Amino acid sequence: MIVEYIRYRIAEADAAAFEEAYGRAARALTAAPQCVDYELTRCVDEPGRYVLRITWTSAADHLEGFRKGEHFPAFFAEIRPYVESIEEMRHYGPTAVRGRGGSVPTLYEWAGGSAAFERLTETFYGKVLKDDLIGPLFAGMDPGHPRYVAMWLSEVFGGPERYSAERGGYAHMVRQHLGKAITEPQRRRWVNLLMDAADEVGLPDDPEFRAAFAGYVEWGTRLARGNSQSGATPPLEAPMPHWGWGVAPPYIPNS
Ligand code: HEM
Repeated sequence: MIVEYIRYRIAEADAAAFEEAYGRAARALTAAPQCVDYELTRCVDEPGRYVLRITWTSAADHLEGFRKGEHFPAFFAEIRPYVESIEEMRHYGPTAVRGRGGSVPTLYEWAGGSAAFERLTETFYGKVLKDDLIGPLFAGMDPGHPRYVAMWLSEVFGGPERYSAERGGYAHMVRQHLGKAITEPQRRRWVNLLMDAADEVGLPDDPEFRAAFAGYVEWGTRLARGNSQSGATPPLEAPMPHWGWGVAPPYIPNS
């Protein structure tokens, strides 16, 4: 692989048109089999400077494959007006100096974001509705329920705070369980079906993710069961829970 850096200096008045042109040109990069990935960044300290980074499968694939290939004409048509503004355009190869920083992805990111939780809850509630033990509890379920629970899980695992903003947050969720008199066998069935769904939709199955995921599910379902008993008065103004990796963050090899 080889990285091409193209440095531009663009007048403030042309910046918006430049970004739009690259937005269109990028479709050709997305389609090109020689392109691994690309990113256009704008200098924060000097907004007139831009750097486009394109990773190619090789320099030859870029120069021979892409430049002489079917996608180049559409790409070049968009960026032609900015060729004069290029300050540097070169290929760079890797050196031995490379590594990862210490940042740890959230469980939400690791799982695959909102789309992954939506796939999970769609499959899960499909199973729930057919289940003899807990299906009846959900007989009058709001059709949006799988999506709302995906929003809830996304937020708990470090994703966007959409359940709080759009669905009434913690208090609304707790109220939904009041009086449902969930039994232990029902709680356990809920857990089992969720884990089956996690396997079915391909949530990450590394030990660290599944341990953290199962930890939250145990905690949450036990609270839901407790809150659902007759006479329970759970606090409604408690904060939204946020779940992390706990003692076992993911192992990310440094390569
Ligand atoms: C980690 C555990 C759990 C989570 C995260 C969770 C999440 C939620 C959320 C977010 C809602 C409200 C959705 C909305 O905004 O309308 C809800 C409602 C509900 N939950 Fe749970 N829940 C859990 C455990 C359980 C268990 C163990 C049961 C029963 C076995 C259960 C039964 C219900 C029912 C029946 C509703 C009302 C559904 C409807 O009629 O629309 N929940 N849950």
